[in-house]
Amino acid sequence: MASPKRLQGLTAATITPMTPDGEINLSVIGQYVDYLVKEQGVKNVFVNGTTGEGLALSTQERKQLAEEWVTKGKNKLDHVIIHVGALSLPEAKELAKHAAAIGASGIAGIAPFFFKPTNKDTLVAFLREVASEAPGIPFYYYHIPPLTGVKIRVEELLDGIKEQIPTFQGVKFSDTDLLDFAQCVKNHKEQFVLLYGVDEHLLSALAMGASGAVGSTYNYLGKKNNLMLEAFAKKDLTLAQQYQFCTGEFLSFVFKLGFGVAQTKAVMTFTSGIPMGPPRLPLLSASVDFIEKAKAKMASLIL
Ligand SMILES: CC(=O)N[C@H](C=O)[C@@H](O)[C@H](O)[C@H](O)CO
Ligand SMILES: CC(=O)C(=O)O
Repeated sequence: MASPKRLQGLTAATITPMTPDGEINLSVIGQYVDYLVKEQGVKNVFVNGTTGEGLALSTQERKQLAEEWVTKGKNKLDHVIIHVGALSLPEAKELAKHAAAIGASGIAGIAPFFFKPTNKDTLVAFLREVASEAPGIPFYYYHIPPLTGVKIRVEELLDGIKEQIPTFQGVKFSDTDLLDFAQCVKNHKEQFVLLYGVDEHLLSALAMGASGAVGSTYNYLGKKNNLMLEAFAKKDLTLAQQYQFCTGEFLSFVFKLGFGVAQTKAVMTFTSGIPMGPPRLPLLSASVDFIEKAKAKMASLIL
């Protein structure tokens, strides 16, 4: 799946489908790929990340999911990025090696978040060991300080990183510090891809020069977000705002009800018709009340 094309546009952070009794459900991934491509116009995926409950899966499950996405995505998807981050360095390295061996188009990693790196050098040292297990494919840093608690600024991290990690290719930036994001764009736009990860703020990040976006909502709001990207590319800011406001209307509504990975699974199930199943503990399934309200809100969106 090694793809010569630079990653751009939308990337769906994939959900991990599960059976009602909580096992990973590989049997619907082929259908999932077709849905993303045909119904949402999304041809890149980010597997086993936050939305995919990657850190709640066993290493074996993560490998099986990675294989299934690469296999089913063949000749259909442009990029299959596998998130290999873990708390244990050997585990992250094993997953990185595996992703490269099965033909993934790239790997990504978060900072370990139990024992945390306290400065840039230790974070780079950790990431370098992971990336070096997959020397033939791009490595992306997954910056998500609200969940990892690792707040090392990306602007600082990127300075000189290519010398330390030759496969370094970009960042998935899931934070609202647009100053940090803008500095990354200013200093590295030619060299790295800067992918924004807070879907409800994407238009602001496009204004700062984002190369693309990775997020959970592109699973079911990919089409509208693609139209926003198109409007932005044509410099039609008014139309681009309308799309951001439209998807924001939905997200603002569900945030008030309580929204996370479990609810994302429910929304994707009713939007795509593909059963995503329950989340894994400690997450709990979305309530029937949530599903009914979210469904009605989704159906009411105009545009
Ligand atoms: C914390 C989290 O899951 N962030 C996702 C990606 O990083 C986003 O795609 C959000 O799910 C999305 O922006 C909705 O808040
Ligand atoms: C949103 C995202 O990229 C993730 O779920 O990892």
